Amino acid sequence: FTASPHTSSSRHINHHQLYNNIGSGGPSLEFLEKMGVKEPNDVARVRLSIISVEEALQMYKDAKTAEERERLLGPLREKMMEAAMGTDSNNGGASNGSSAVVTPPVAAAAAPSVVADAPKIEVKEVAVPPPPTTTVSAPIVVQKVEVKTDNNKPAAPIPEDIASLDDVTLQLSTAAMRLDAQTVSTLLQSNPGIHLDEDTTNAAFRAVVNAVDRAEARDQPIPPTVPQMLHHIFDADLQHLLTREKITKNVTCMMPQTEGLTTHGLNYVFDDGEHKNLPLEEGRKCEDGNCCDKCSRNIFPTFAQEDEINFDTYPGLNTLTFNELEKVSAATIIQFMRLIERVRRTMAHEYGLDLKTLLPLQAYSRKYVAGTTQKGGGGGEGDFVTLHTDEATHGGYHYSCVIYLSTQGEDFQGGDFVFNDPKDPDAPAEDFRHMSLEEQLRRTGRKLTPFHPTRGAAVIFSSGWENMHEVEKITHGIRYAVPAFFTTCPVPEAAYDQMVAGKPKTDEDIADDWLHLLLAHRPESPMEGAGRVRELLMKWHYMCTPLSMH
Ligand SMILES: O=C(O)CCC(=O)C(=O)O
Ligand SMILES: [Fe+2]
Repeated sequence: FTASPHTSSSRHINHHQLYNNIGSGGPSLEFLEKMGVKEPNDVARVRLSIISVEEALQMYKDAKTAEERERLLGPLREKMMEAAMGTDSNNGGASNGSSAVVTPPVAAAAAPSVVADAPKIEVKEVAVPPPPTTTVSAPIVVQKVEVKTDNNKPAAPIPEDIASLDDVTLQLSTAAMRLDAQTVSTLLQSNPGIHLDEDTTNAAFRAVVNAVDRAEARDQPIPPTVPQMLHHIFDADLQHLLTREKITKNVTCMMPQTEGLTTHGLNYVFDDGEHKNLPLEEGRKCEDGNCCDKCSRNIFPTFAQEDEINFDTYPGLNTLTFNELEKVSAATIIQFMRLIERVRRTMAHEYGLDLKTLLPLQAYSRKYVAGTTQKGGGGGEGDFVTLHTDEATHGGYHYSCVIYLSTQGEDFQGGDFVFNDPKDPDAPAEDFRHMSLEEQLRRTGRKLTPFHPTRGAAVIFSSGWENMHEVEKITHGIRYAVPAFFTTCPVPEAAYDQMVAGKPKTDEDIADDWLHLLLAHRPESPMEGAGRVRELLMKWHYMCTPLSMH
């Protein structure tokens, strides 16, 4: 980007790799014929790539019943995706006849260094609506459509072939699959309440990443459509999460006894062994914050889908810290933001908080390695985390989350996340005698509730003394997790006044914050980095929501 001359090309990820999990497999026509399938039905035909996107679209439009349309929608999307990715077997693959060499559209959108290396594919010219960045095909005929947007700006026209689809939902998914960010954004802005299913949301997300990569390749600012689309994606993400499994346990909020603090002094903060003996009383401490008086533990077995935390698609997701973003791809950074924003919205929903009152104070990827000792404080490697309370670690931590990027039993052994509570006096005694003395001390008088981490799962809980927890020793392998801590302490207004650019006032300002605080890839000193991260966290809500919510 203009503000940040690239000093390294390593951030430019190979977009073939980035998107290589997308597209459809499915049996070939020959295979079906061998299996005795003479006349594949319409759905199979669309899926099988034996027809062009146009034909598939026509078939969808011609469908007589809603059910038929419904059945055709999935394969049609795949087909469009193939076309957009340049993997459509009608376009690519071995062909004879007149052919043109084009760079696959997605790679063309990446930085020049990547384009130069990108493998060229032979493409037979067929009548297929061009994916957005292909250079050879006929231009899309543009039809002027009057669309009102939120902020009364003239909306960009919608290409005719998409506008001709009678169903806005289909228009949207079509545009998203084609990575046509402009049309996606226009449709979203003009249909604010539209439901985005998971496939369309993910396609829209890829369109966002593509738009950011293109802006960078062209040294242009990030277009305001990028955050606008992200805001819709964040809304949709929460709606999708709310339909998935959640295991909740409500617990009584606890805080250190005011009396107890003097007898125990501040020792409990520093003496890990004493932590569980700290006298507590009911209620929330939440100093200077606006916590609610509900405390709980929530487990989301599928907080993120597998392909959202794929380290090939999002290189560096498992080692990301906001302080070192220079060499991290835009895809990874935005995906990380997306996950943390999903946590923030989930917490606001769970605890009935006004979204603007909840901000992240810390979020980073943490690596645990069997057989290592933690270096330094906080996020250094190590093979366990001692019993602690997040709010005792930092008074500003009011709500906590851990997203897991590794699976116990596959990627590592041991490493349970354990809630550690006083034992119920009526519970039967347990026999710990076969355990080490250390383990006996740990368990005596306590009730342990372990969670076995799996990729994509998350635990979300109030950060107070009701939720003391620890991470058991990782005995083998590497365990990646993303802890994130949120505060309800308001940011002093003066802090914004001191920023070079204060609170964003326009959609362009929001896009500029995304660029300068996250995506600029400029080299910076640790001091500069720390300042940027502070500003990022303070402006989080303003970046992740539309102006109407500020
Ligand atoms: O990695 C985990 O499971 C928990 C980490 C944790 O408790 C923390 O970072 O405060
Ligand atoms: Fe913790």
